[in-house]
Amino acid sequence: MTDVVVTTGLTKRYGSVLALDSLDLTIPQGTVFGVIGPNGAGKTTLMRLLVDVLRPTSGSITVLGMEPRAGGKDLRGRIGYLPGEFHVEPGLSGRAHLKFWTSISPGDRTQVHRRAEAMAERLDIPLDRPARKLSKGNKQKLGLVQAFMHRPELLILDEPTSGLDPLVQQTFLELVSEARDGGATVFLSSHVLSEVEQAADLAVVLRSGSIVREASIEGLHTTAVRHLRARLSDADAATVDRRMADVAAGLDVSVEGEDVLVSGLVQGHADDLVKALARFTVADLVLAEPDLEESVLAMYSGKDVP
Ligand SMILES: Nc1ncnc2c1ncn2[C@@H]1O[C@H](COP(=O)(O)OP(=O)(O)OP(=O)(O)O)[C@@H](O)[C@H]1O
Repeated sequence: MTDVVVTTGLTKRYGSVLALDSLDLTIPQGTVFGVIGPNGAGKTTLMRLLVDVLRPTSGSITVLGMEPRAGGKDLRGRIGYLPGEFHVEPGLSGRAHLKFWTSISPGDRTQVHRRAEAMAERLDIPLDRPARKLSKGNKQKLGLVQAFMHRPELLILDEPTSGLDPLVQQTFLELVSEARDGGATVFLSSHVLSEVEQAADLAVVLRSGSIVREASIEGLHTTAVRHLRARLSDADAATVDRRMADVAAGLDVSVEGEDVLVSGLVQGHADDLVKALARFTVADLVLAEPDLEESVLAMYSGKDVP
């Protein structure tokens, strides 16, 4: 499988602000690749560098086998880019926007235009209103049409579902799947974890310009945290405390009536934990589904989950 995006030691400074810190990133062809990160993590900067809106301070970038600064119009035509702040011309209608984007599209323009109109209908965009009268969501939908309409090989989508209602978000997920099924690679950013979780095959977590985690969505689940709550009978708290400390740090052990309660957050596979608990009589056990949100929040903040 070829890689559609490769960055090596990619660094971007804005004066004294280090927005990206020597980033090594590889996006394989045909994947939906998500970047998750809090505000200011460097997601927008990364995307702008890939489409040559910004130039790196140091390091290298290859997009579809070319350097963005050398790729010019040809490379731009192979990419669909939805910027975080999508600009529309206030006085132009949606229909006029579609016409204009078609006129600068590569490929068969009749087909591109037909696809754009079909997408606008599917997304229910009022095409005859001037853009200044469109809601934020409808402007964002126009942005999606603009990114997808020429069937690019690579889609770079910065916070694509911002302002979209849940129904349209669902349509967006379908569009992403269809693009991938057609062979495209999709790179999307979000600070909403569930969105990346639903759309992406692979994801990186970005914090302060560095990748703190790179994994398949499934992999993120494996290392995600779970809430443990166990009630042990015929046990003595000091022994439980000692035994549990071998398998998970930071658990809370307390006495309630005749029983010992063990509770707290645990990370990773459950096997060691369950075997440690099984040394006692387990009256009750709750090991809640991995909570990816909490896991990723811990990564954002730089705190380790016990
Ligand atoms: N033009 C600029 N001049 C100075 N600093 C900037 C500029 N653009 C971004 N930054 C800084 O670079 C860092 C990364 O910003 P960036 O917009 O890439 O993050 P982000 O992950 O996209 O955040 P958000 O989710 O808020 O859009 C932040 O500290 C930001 O303040």
